Amino acid sequence: MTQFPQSFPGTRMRRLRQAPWARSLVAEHVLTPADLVWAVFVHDGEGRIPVASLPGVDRLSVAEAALAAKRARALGIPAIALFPYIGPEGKDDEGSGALSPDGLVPRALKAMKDAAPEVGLITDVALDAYTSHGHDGLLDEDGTIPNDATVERLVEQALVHVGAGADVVAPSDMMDGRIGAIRYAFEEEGFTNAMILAYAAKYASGFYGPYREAIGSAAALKGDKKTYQQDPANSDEALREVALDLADGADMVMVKPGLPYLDIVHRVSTTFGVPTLAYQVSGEYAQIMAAAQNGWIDGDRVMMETLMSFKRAGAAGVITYFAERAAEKLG
Ligand SMILES: NCc1[nH]cc(CCC(=O)O)c1CC(=O)O
Ligand SMILES: [Mg+2]
Repeated sequence: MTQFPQSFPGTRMRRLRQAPWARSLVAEHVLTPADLVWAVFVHDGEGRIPVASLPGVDRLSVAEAALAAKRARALGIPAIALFPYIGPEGKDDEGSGALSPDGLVPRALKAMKDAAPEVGLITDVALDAYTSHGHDGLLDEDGTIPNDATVERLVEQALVHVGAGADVVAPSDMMDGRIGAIRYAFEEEGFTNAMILAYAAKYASGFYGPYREAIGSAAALKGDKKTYQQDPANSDEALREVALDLADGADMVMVKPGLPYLDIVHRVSTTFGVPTLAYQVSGEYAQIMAAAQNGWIDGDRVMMETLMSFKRAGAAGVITYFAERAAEKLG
């Protein structure tokens, strides 16, 4: 005897969607300002300088960065990730500006800590803003990026950052072994509470385009970063990268870019159960803003939808250029 399906009409999925109160009662995930890390560019001049390819994003002077820290505190944004714009005069082959204790980043860190000590400060550990060739490491004459010599530099850079007040260093360079080397140096130097957020799974991506304009490395970059950043074809490889960085002393891991790599965010967070952050990178922001400016999508709505998607995928937090705007809306 054939039977009618048992589920309908007993089960009508739409019942729970009929009113805002019901939808909010059964919502599986929430997004709050506490999920956001605000990505901020700093420059060594006065005032704010717009970044053309990132509408609504400015490079901030040190004084403006201090105000941004207060703004983050007021909005309930827990942390700011700092990225420096370094002009051609501040770059050299070895990226030596990255090691200067009174460089732009250390000065910004001090000003921001003074202004709002409650806000976590995260720094980018990599040489690309400071090298005349735009690579995250040193560059040998034959065109290779030497791993171990680069790691020595990164350790020094990380020590400069924590010495100036960084709470978290975030190595974004994808050299092998740098997490362990930095962790060892931190223990040796007494920075036992300094956190490391490893850009563990970072892909060689076209979505970094606007960022390279913002930090002034686009014109400088010679070649590409495919010998150190991951191939977008790979997923298992990300789990190996994460496992290594955790074993070496990372406190949190990052997946980058964000939205095109939500599968990686999900695999990493479910496999390891460690705080996994996603970076909604510059090209993702630019895509949304460009479409919104053309009136093709509702920018604020898509912003919120993408940020919620990261939570749904298992991210503990999202580094995003939308942080201030999203936190304002979340109120
Ligand atoms: N140290 C490199 C770094 N740190 C953050 C970003 C990109 C962030 C973005 O696109 O928003 C990059 C770019 C790169 O690897 O070339
Ligand atoms: Mg690695």
